Formats: sequence, structure tokens, C-alpha cells
Amino acid sequence: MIPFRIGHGYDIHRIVDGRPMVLGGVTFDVAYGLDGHSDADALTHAICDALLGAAGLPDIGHFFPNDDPAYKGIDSQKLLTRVASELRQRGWEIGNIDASLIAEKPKIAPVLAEMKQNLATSAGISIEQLGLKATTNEGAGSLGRAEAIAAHAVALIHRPEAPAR
Ligand SMILES: Nc1ccn([C@@H]2O[C@H](COP(=O)(O)O)[C@@H](O)[C@H]2O)c(=O)n1
Ligand SMILES: C[C@@]1(CO)OP(=O)(O)OP(=O)(O)OC[C@H]1O
Repeated sequence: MIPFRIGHGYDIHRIVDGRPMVLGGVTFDVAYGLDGHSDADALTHAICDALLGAAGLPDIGHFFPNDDPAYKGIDSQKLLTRVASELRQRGWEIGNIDASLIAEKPKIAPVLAEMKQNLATSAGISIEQLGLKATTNEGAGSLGRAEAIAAHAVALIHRPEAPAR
């Protein structure tokens, strides 16, 4: 069996009034938020799907159905912790994760380090194993009009090395 596997995840949530704005486990003090069944943390969802995809497992909606009241408003860091646990139960270790947020607003840079710490802790990896960037969509399209926030993520997972004999 190939000891390394790569996965990709993507998610997008609409910006609406009257919802919390949670990204990477950080809650922003703004008057708008993301629509969804959970806390709608698109960044964390993309990372979950990258990990699940790498392991050849079904996507986030399979593990946490969006019509199940158990997941209504749930903190997506709990979902990421569960996803990482599902992988480890199947003998996978996380090599690294790299993610990109596409958000016209809010400004991510001031809380980027806090997001990285939250995500690394939830996934059970070190900060050095996690890349995170933010970009605007330069005003183009629905993302550029700040109608939604999207995230892409890739993850590399591997089987633990066999002990040397
Ligand atoms: N929501 C965002 C978007 C971007 N940033 C930071 O600004 C830099 C420039 O963004 P461009 O879209 O003009 O390339 C980007 O590299 C990020 O450091 C941000 O903090 N929050
Ligand atoms: C996270 C889950 C949890 O029910 O709900 P949503 O917040 O709606 O997020 P989405 O990425 O649209 O779907 C995945 C679901 O598993």
C-alpha cells in the first residue's frame, strides 16, 4: 500500500446578518456572520474534507449530517478533532495541512496565529505542520462582493514509520 496520501477540501458559506462569524475557531466581533447548520466555519470544514479525502473516507456531511440536531450550531473545532481521531483509528498520521481562505472581509492577518493554534490543537498536530493564508478575491464575483467566504485545503497523511530493526 502507498504510505502517503494527499487530499483536497473546499467549502463556501454565505455571509448573512445575525449569525456569528467563526473562522478557524476564532469568533470575530463583527455584525455579520456565516450561514450554516453548524457554526459554519468554512475554513475548518475545508480542512476536515481534505483529511477525509486523503484517507479515502466520505465527506464531512456523511459524518455530521446537516439535518441532525446534534450538530446545530456546533463548534467546528469539535468536528475537526473527531475527523483527526477517525484517521488515527485507521492508522493514519497527519503529515501537514495547508489552507487558503478567500475572504473580502473580515481582515484575517491580526488573528491568523490564533486560528493556526486552534486548528493545530484540534487536529492534534504542531503549528509547523499547518500552513494558513488569507486573500481577498480582488472584488471579483460573489466572493469579491463579500456575499460569501470560501476556503481550500490540502492535507498529506501517512502511515507511521516502522521501527528500525
Ligand atoms: N480577509 C483577508 C484578506 C487578505 N488578508 C491579507 O492581506 C494580504 C493581501 O491580500 P490580497 O487579496 O490583496 O492579495 C494577504 O496576503 C493577507 O495577508 C487578510 O489579512 N485578510
Ligand atoms: C458542518 C455541517 C454539520 O452538519 O453543517 P454546515 O454548517 O451546514 O456546513 P456544510 O459545510 O455546509 O455541511 C457540512 C455539515 O457536516
